[in-house]
Amino acid sequence: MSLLFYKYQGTGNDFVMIDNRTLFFPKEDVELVAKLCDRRFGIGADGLILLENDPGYDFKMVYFNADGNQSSMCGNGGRCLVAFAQQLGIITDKTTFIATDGEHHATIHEDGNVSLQMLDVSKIETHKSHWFLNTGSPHHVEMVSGIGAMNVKETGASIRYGAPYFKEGSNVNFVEKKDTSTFTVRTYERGVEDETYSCGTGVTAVAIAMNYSKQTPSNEVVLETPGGVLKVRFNPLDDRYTDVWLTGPATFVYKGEISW
Ligand SMILES: N[C@H](CCC[C@H](N)C(=O)O)C(=O)O
Repeated sequence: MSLLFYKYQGTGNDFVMIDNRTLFFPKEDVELVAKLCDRRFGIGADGLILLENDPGYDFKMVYFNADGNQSSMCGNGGRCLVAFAQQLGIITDKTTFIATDGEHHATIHEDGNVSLQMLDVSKIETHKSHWFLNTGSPHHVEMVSGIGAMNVKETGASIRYGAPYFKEGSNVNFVEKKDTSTFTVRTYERGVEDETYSCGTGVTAVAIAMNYSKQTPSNEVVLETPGGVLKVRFNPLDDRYTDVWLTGPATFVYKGEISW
């Protein structure tokens, strides 16, 4: 069997994108998805995304982590999928699509950046050393100092597999304040089981947690990640965060064919 794929990356979070409007792709084949995402035996990516038709939307997003399993919402992947849909001629510069966490609006700007509307957030857990919230995927957010010297894979894995997350797990975001509205973020991603260069739902969770805990008064937050800069803006209404938008680049890398 062979298939055509497109490789995209959003601030270094990279994805295999497949036009699955004919529903040819074997979604249950966990091993195949993991192989396609393998950085030595396959194409290599943090995740794989299928673009499918949906009667009520411009398209539907189906997301798989690099471990081959379908997973929760991917913010960077959602932004890349919008750019992919434009490349396929399905949309122009605005769209509404459906994903596992519901409906998303998005805009492609003149400069190529993509803004993706994320879930509203109303439940934010405050713990002694961290916050926990769900922005379409579950996120543990912890402030640290000396973020540059951290072993994110080791420290992140111990939190991700430890109490209270265990097998279900959580993504783990370490954050250090740079200035009033700028934070440095490094993320250990569930399902990739490694540090990724950025995480869209992760930086969204960080931005909201920093505002919620009064680390920033701003409702427009800049997140500096190893893969580049992302921006998150929101409207805090009482303790609910609405009108949440994640903005950043979504870059086409190459188109290829792979057989197995
Ligand atoms: N690994 C995440 C999904 C992808 C999230 C990340 N790539 C993003 O940009 O939001 C999870 O299983 O919860």
